[in-house]
Amino acid sequence: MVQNDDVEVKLSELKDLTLRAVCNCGFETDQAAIIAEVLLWAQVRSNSQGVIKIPAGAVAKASDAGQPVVESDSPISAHINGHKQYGMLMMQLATTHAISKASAGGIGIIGFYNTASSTGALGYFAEQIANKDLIGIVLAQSPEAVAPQGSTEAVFGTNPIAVGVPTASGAPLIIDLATSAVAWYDLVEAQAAGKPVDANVGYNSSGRPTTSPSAILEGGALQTFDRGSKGSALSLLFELLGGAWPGGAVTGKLASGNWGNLVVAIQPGVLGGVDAFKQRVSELCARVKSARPAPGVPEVLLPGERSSRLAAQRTAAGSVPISNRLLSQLRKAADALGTGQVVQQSDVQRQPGSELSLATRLTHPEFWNDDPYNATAPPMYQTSTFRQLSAVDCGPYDYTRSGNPTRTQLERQMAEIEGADRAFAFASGMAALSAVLRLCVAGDHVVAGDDLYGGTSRLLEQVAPTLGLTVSNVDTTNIAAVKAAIVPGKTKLVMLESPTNPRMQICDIKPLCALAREAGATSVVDNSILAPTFQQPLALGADICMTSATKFIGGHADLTAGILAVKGAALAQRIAFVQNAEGAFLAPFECWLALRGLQTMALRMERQATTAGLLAEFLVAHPLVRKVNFPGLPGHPGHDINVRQATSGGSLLSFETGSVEASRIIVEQTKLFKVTVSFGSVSSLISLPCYMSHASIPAALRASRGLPDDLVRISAGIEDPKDLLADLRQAMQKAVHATGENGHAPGAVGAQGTGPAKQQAVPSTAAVLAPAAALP
Ligand SMILES: N[C@@H](CCSC[C@H](N)C(=O)O)C(=O)O
Repeated sequence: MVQNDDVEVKLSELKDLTLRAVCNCGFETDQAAIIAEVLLWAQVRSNSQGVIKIPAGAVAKASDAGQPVVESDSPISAHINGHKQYGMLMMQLATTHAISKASAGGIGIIGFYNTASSTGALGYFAEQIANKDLIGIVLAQSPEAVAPQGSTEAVFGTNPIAVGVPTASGAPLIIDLATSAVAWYDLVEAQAAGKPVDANVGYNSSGRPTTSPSAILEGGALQTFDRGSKGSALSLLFELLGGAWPGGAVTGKLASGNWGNLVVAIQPGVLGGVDAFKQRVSELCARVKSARPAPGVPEVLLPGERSSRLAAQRTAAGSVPISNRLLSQLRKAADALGTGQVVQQSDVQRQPGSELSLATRLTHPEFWNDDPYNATAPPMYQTSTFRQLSAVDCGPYDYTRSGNPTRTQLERQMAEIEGADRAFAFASGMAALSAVLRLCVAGDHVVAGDDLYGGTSRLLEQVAPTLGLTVSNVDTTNIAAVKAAIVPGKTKLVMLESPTNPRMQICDIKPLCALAREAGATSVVDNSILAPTFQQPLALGADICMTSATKFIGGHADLTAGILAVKGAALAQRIAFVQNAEGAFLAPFECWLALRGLQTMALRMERQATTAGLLAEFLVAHPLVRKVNFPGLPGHPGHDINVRQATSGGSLLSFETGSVEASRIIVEQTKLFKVTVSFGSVSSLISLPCYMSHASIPAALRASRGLPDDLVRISAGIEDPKDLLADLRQAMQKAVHATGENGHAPGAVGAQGTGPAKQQAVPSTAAVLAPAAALP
């Protein structure tokens, strides 16, 4: 039936668009032909496994896909490691094998595992088997989506099963169903169309019934088709046969990327004659069709009959209805202008690394956007509550602490740019890190750096112990030191910064996160200094990336916010719980500011990084400067690692003069550099960390960690660099006049470095000014 938004499109055009769009997803033409056929088989039947999978990002070649390997083979079976090959291609391979084994030996059982992508409409494969006069049974495991009876938490996949049976009357009988109340892509379609689903279909993330597809998709759960014990039992059975048997993961399916699939083909002749069986099937079907219809029912239909009639009609007419929105997304995807994702939730595969660069994606965010007016800027939902659909159905949102559409937009965009499964917006960077600390329980141990932001240090020194946690601070530039600090079974969190704040040391993120993973600890990287523009810790193996959005994301010193980008559905669910339960979420207006800031982030950061390079070169050459900490300088000890894991040294730098007095004069005498904490603003900033951002670390601890009181930190802004250089030069000149070139009053003794040697460690001199008392 043609719905309001539907348009008729010629089948030939749809085929062409689908094929081109699938090719643009990274597949060879012959592979794309198979995938397009599977999608179109579903599309002409109005089956939800159709072309919507393209803009939803479920048609994607995994970057780590290898060749499938038959690990064991017998005349009647084959067990295949899919090596992350695309699901529909694997399913076709298994179907072909199953047919040939069953044709030769009566039965073919093909199981494959280690794939994590869509297998498409299973009926398509069951039909192929049945068309060869064989009985086909096809099962596919999928990530956690359906709650077992008595629970509201997703455990089972939607567990589709298709059975194809040959008949004497021509077309085979195809039974294709899922054990969930509705198929996953019915939810995706409903969400894209802004429509509710029926009541009793699913739960939101708090376990409350909802008719909102978004609420179910985002951390909620579907019910089984019967909402009862039989559906739950069948889900378990199909999960065991289709997933566990061929070697798929049974828990943590989404995170593991290992889903199992099963294809069985059986010659009916093994239990008597094929023709006699087909005859009996046709007789039974005829009997079903002739059963007395219930009042108001014009015709008793066999399973699959409605959809195969639709397919026949549409094929004869040469056209098919499709929603206007989906058609335009498909056209974009076919023209490789971007995939216009309908949704970006963890269970749907995203396009890996869209062809568009980050700067372009930031300016053209693919907002999840049901805005009826096509607003160019994201609408802001400045509301604390949402009217409920009914007293027992809160819909996608009920209370802004639990969720708000403006926050959803920000969190989705952050997840997309960080390559995360989900992202969460908090009221500040510290609120975000506190939520991470909540992943630990009393008795757990945390490993963190020994040069880290003052607020983080305070959290670990003064808050973590009240939660019963112990903390080891080690030099995270030293992999062996981190390894030695990890206590297997006890260390649950490894917290890194790279560059570190404020000494700009570089940690080798990849091996450090691997160490954490081996020890069963969660790794979190504070990426505030480079932000996703220059560094993406999740791609380096981190479990969580924290970015203080107060800095480069906001970019204008008018926003306080923190983002957690998280890998893995289970971890994301724990963070989602803490965000809601403890309430340190980011308010709508702040989310809106972050969304605005993101659009110009890449441009600002590129300019700021260039300027920081010029400032660093100037400082290295200045006689008053003893050491410059800037990873963009080739002489920086972590330069090579930074080049490997990031695309820039960023725009934050620090330097030592050896004299607190000289440093203070520099800071206070600049005119264009604002004396403030924080960084990443359009305006250049200058500070004395030991008296400002890091004053909460006790002086003795700072000294033991090698954080000198004379350290000056600069955040380069977007001003004309020549004005900034002139301003810094005049301020430094004043410091020279007041203290002499060695940073001390004439006659005082002080060491000086020159050139690249200044990028090496030099011990700090005693403070001339008394450091500020540590803030509580
Ligand atoms: N008084 C504040 C200091 C905030 S410092 C902010 C920023 N992360 C930076 O590094 O400059 C406090 O005590 O937290």
